[in-house]
Amino acid sequence: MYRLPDLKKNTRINAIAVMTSGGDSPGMNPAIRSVTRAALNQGIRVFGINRGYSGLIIGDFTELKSGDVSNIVQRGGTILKSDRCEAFKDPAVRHQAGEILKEHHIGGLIVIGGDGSLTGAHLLTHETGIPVIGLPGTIDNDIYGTEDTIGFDTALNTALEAIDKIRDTAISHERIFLVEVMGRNSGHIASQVGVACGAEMIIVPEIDFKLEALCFSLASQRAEGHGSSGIIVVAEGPRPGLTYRLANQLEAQGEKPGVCILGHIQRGGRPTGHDRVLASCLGAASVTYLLAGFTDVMIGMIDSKITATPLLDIMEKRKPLNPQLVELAQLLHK
Ligand SMILES: Nc1ncnc2c1ncn2[C@@H]1O[C@H](COP(=O)(O)OP(=O)(O)OP(=O)(O)O)[C@@H](O)[C@H]1O
Ligand SMILES: O=P(O)(O)OC[C@H]1O[C@](O)(CO)[C@@H](O)[C@@H]1O
Ligand SMILES: [Mg+2]
Repeated sequence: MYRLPDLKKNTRINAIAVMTSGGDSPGMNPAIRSVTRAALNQGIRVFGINRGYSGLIIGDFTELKSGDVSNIVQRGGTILKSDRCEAFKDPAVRHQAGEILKEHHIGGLIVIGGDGSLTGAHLLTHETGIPVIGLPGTIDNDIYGTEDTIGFDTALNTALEAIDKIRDTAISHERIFLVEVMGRNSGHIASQVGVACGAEMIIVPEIDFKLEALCFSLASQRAEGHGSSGIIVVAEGPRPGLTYRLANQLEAQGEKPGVCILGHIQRGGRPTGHDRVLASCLGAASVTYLLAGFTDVMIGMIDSKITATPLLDIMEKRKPLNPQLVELAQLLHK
């Protein structure tokens, strides 16, 4: 049961802005819809900022009415577009962004994005005094202060759909496949995808991995008559090319692995029901918190309860990976 916050309005905000930033994630649209309609229902004007911080620093705003967010709850991507904006790392540029928001009489900003976007959000409110609330929108699920990020569940299911198909080929041809999933420096996608697809092994940046162990595991699998097909889920990790390097090393050991890099397929598509509900709850809650006078926090969900975590914590604390999932996958495939 999701419980929404019961906070009283405590500000005189008349207009807010909302933007999406970083990699797009399925569920950003339901979040935009929820923010927009929750604010409009309270008589607050809403401005959509196009293309994340790139749009903010040039004042690329569009006023959103209720009809502008109709029929988007089921759509992947983001109607506001997204971007990575290097210039926003410059304090002078953030000062300019603050001035633009003030010129437009924006009383608060809601930033939907990943850890990088929320870092920018913290610096913006800290340096300019504009109230800012963050929402966790990224497929990577690498954000402290929320169990799931908006988009993670859809990415997980998209990856699974693809891997289930790859497994058909792996079984038919008795081959090992290395399947690379996204996640940047974290293995949250890989660990959950790995358990859910019945992977023979999961390789994540958080846990040391030895090629010899992988070769040994493949050899003993064969010796035990478990067949010679299998799926190894590899988190992309911080250095590009890991999966191909592993494949080359395995080939040198006499294996003939197939490689599949799932790539951006994981970022698109209709958000799952879980992501739509999460985005809708967090979107509405972010407006409640903003109007109640909160700033510099991210609204997340832990144990089905809405939480507000200081953005500074989001920047400084790393969400731990559950190593038991990686061990469980290895235990269950035997
Ligand atoms: N240290 C920082 N200072 C100011 N702004 C930042 C900082 N880090 C990131 N940003 C802003 O946030 C944008 C998005 O950051 P980043 O590319 O890390 O993606 P993200 O928000 O973590 O999302 P995802 O990981 O899902 O792609 C950056 O392009 C930049 O505009
Ligand atoms: O689409 P881009 O800019 O290459 O970014 C890819 C990165 O973005 C993400 O999809 C989301 O953060 C990561 O998993 C991946 O490393
Ligand atoms: Mg990120």
